[in-house]
Amino acid sequence: MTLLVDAGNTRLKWARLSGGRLTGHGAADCLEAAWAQGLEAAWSRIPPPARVLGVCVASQARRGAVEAVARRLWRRTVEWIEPAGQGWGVINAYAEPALLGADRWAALIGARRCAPQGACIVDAGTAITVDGLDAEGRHLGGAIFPGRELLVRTLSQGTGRIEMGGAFQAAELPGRSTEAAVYGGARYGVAAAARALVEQVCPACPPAGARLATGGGADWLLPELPGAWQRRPALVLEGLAAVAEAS
Ligand SMILES: Nc1ncnc2c1ncn2[C@@H]1O[C@H](COP(=O)(O)OP(=O)(O)O)[C@@H](O)[C@H]1O
Ligand SMILES: CC(C)(COP(=O)(O)O)[C@@H](O)C(=O)NCCC(=O)O
Ligand SMILES: [K+]
Repeated sequence: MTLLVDAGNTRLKWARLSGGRLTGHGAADCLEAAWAQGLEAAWSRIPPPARVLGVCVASQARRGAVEAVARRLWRRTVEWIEPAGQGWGVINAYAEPALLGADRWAALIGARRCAPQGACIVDAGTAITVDGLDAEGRHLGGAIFPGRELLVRTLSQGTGRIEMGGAFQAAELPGRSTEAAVYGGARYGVAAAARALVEQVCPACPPAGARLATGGGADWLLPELPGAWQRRPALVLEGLAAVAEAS
């Protein structure tokens, strides 16, 4: 069994790969202080994997904490996948391929496998990313925009008079309090921005291409986007599964 890990900036997701199937999906909220202890407790209940394969776009400290858990529990080294110029049927659009987010790279590999006709991919995570992929596996490039929660944190940290804490709240506009104005602004602003990104990137994708949506924010974002989207909650892990099976 191979343990696949997607370490994002908000949550760490994992699943077990055996016999070509993904099972035992789990997630840890890395914004919580004791997330690493929680991860160790969750991972201590799964059978020891032969390999641990992952992508990480979070800090070096978080990457190190994941490595420490795998080492302590199973004496395993985590194999972190980094984007290359090309691989697993995908050609990276970046002039400096290593600078593409490793989670975006894995999602493109996952999309290549489930949508050989090409795809437009939305990942609604900490950031919202939109990427295009053509029928030859060429990555067409993409867009990056702050997600809802990140936008609220940014407003809170970058201003003197806005203090926001706690979970994101649904709010209507016009808002009659700072909280309502900020939550409503983030909700409608991010939705409008995501629509604009999709409208820019999708026309560059093959007309018959799939529209694939992933990320923890997909449930709220999808109804805001034009067109019919296929939910692939584990698209990054699907890409990692393709890598694991081929190496
Ligand atoms: N239980 C949860 N904990 C944290 N975020 C959640 C949860 N459920 C949904 N979300 C949403 O998912 C987003 C994180 O999605 P995810 O794809 O895991 O991001 P990342 O890969 O950047 O860590 C959050 O910004 C939030 O909108
Ligand atoms: C764009 C991202 C911040 C998305 O991260 P996430 O929301 O999944 O935590 C991440 O893929 C990243 O740091 N990318 C590097 C920059 C780039 O892709 O060009
Ligand atoms: K992500």
